[in-house]
Amino acid sequence: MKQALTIAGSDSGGGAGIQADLKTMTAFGVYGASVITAVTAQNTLGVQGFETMSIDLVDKQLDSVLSDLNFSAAKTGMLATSQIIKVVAKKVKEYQLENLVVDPVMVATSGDILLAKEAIATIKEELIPLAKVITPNLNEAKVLIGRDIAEEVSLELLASELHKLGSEYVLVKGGHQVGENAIDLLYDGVEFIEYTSKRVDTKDTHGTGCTLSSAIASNLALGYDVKEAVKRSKKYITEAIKAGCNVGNGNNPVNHFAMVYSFE
Ligand SMILES: Nc1ncnc2c1ncn2[C@@H]1O[C@H](COP(=O)(O)OP(=O)(O)O)[C@@H](O)[C@H]1O
Ligand SMILES: Cc1ncc(COP(=O)(O)O)c(N)n1
Repeated sequence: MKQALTIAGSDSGGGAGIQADLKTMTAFGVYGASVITAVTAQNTLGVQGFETMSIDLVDKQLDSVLSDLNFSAAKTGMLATSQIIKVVAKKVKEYQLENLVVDPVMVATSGDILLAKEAIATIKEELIPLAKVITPNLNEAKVLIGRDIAEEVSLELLASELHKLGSEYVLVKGGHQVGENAIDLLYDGVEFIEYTSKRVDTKDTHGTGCTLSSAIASNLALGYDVKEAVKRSKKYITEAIKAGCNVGNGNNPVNHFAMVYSFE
């Protein structure tokens, strides 16, 4: 069985973070393992608090899984602090982890901050250069290249500036743009490829970013190339958003098994 690793934070509400990642990997028939960086007290209404794991425990979790399991891909989500990013980067190099998808999680859908400000430089310098693909949303893309959040910048410009940070591919997600379509743009330094779906008219998008990046890691683990992995993942996230899970009182999570049920 193909194996993938998520290195991310726990969402007690079950819609984002580690929980979304493992559900996504399972939906694709990939064996998912997890290294937990932080535990959030979270639901569909927001993040009520979080604590980070000790550096020693993050280090130990990484050694435990990387010395035993055989990962064909991995993803990072909430990394919270500079020190955690440094440990993760060190282990990625030490174990030569391939097909690394870096989702530079900074803020939850609810607006709560999940990454310390000083850690932005660390993620740029130490982790992004090791990535096969990075998957920032619009705001994360602007923050990473030092632009003002309020500034209008095209997806092409964001992708080409981000590519200079050293990942092999950049996928800028346009979920937060306005318009009838949700457009994501992939760039490998040579060609731009758009992935377009009809925008679903919903506020229930908790976990979309986590789910998309895990889907990409799962498909890379299955042996698809990046373009095909993104295509399959875009289809998966669109169906997951359309189906939704009506479980909470805020921004509800996506339905990770929408496509799996339709196989019946
Ligand atoms: N309302 C929507 N309808 C369809 N697709 C969406 C919608 N919102 C987000 N997406 C898609 O979900 C994925 C996650 O994007 P985005 O919401 O921008 O990231 P994040 O969750 O990191 O903020 C992207 O593929 C994006 O195009
Ligand atoms: C532990 C954790 N990690 C990441 C997110 C981002 O969620 P989203 O996918 O909605 O951007 C979150 N809300 N909680």
